[in-house]
Amino acid sequence: MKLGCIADDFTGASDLGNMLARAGMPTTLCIGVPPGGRVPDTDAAVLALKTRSLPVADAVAQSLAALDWLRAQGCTQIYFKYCSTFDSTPKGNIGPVLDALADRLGARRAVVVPAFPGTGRRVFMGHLFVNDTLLSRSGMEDHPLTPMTEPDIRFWLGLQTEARIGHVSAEIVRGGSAAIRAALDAAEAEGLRYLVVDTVDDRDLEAIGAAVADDALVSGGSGLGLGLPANFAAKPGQGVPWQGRRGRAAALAGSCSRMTQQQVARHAMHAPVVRLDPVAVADGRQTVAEVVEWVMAQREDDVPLISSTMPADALAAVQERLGRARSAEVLEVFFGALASALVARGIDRLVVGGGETSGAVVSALGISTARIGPQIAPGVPALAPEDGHFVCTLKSGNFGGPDFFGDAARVLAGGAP
Ligand SMILES: Nc1ncnc2c1ncn2[C@@H]1O[C@H](COP(=O)(O)OP(=O)(O)OP(=O)(O)O)[C@@H](O)[C@H]1O
Ligand SMILES: O=C(O)[C@@H](O)C(=O)CO
Repeated sequence: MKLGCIADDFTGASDLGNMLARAGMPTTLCIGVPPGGRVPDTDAAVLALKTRSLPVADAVAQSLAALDWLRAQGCTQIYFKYCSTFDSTPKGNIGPVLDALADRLGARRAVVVPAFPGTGRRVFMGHLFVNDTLLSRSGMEDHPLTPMTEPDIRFWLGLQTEARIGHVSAEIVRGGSAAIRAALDAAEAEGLRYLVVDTVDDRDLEAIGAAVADDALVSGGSGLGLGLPANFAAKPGQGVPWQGRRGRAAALAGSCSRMTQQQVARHAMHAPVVRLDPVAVADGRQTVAEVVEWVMAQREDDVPLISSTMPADALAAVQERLGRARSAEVLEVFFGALASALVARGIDRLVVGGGETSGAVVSALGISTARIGPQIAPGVPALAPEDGHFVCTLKSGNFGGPDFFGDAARVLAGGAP
């Protein structure tokens, strides 16, 4: 194995797996460190952790365990994957995990490249934009767990680490990989450890990827995954074999992102939807058993959707009542139990929206590795768990087109992307 990736959430991991596989690098998605010493027979492995919102010490310990396993498999480069919207709090977990990985690897520098211009995430002058809006006005400022109220990545990362942070400007990036590498070398010589690299075009990702070919540690969103496979002699465009599964489908949406809100509203126009009330779930008035029966009572060709998605004002009211952490936990436990019950009842296709939510679902289902199938939407592949009798997809909150839930169910059944 050559490239070892540690992703801080599950949808992010499948996003990165999708990027690497499409760039021609055979890749396995592993849910945590594979049990029983099993080693995937691929050039890259993406270890999906659920560390984005854990206490710092737990996130660091899990990331280091993943690092040790990947190094034992012979990986020559480690890629710490976080969200393209840099989801974190002033305490972490991006800074502390980077520190721990860099220390253990003896890495004197690591690039910080959250951007993915093709999906509207750009970094310019060190500031992160979502489409034409600064991160802090993009809706991410209302995120239930990691509200992103600051767009300057240098500043935000600086709150999370003692290390010195530098910047590689768009002007240098335009000069190509040799110029970028020279800037990184110079910054490292000055004692700057983390280098936020401006990225305004997907071609920048290729140049940055080439510039960091010899770096032991790199970090970023999935976009950087465009630039790295070429360093490992990958051959793009080979396509991914996929048959899919027909049979019953169900969709679970636990993201409150603007995109998911739109997708849920669109799906509700033509498909059955149950809205979860977090307070009723917490009180036991809305139960997994009743939702399972509701799903099974729908027509077989429908894609019933169970959603906790709500707009920012309603979310704030729920968090006021239950507390931020408790409301999130109640829903994650619910979605995990629901997914297990649905699979036990023979659901063939499972569509999940939201990174934390996906983490809860995949953990509850006990999936350990998954084969990466065709892309449903940029950043969202179909997945075939190796030990399951179903297929699934894990969608980042902000990803997918307006009809994502229907599109996903179709591709999972073997239809055209
Ligand atoms: N109605 C709600 N009230 C309170 N918390 C909620 C509600 N709906 C969802 N949540 C919680 O908010 C969190 C949403 O995070 P999740 O990672 O699933 O979505 P996301 O952040 O939009 O997706 P991504 O991380 O992929 O961008 C989860 O912990 C979920 O349980
Ligand atoms: O980078 C992204 O935006 C996604 O892969 C993700 O991590 C969202 O959870």
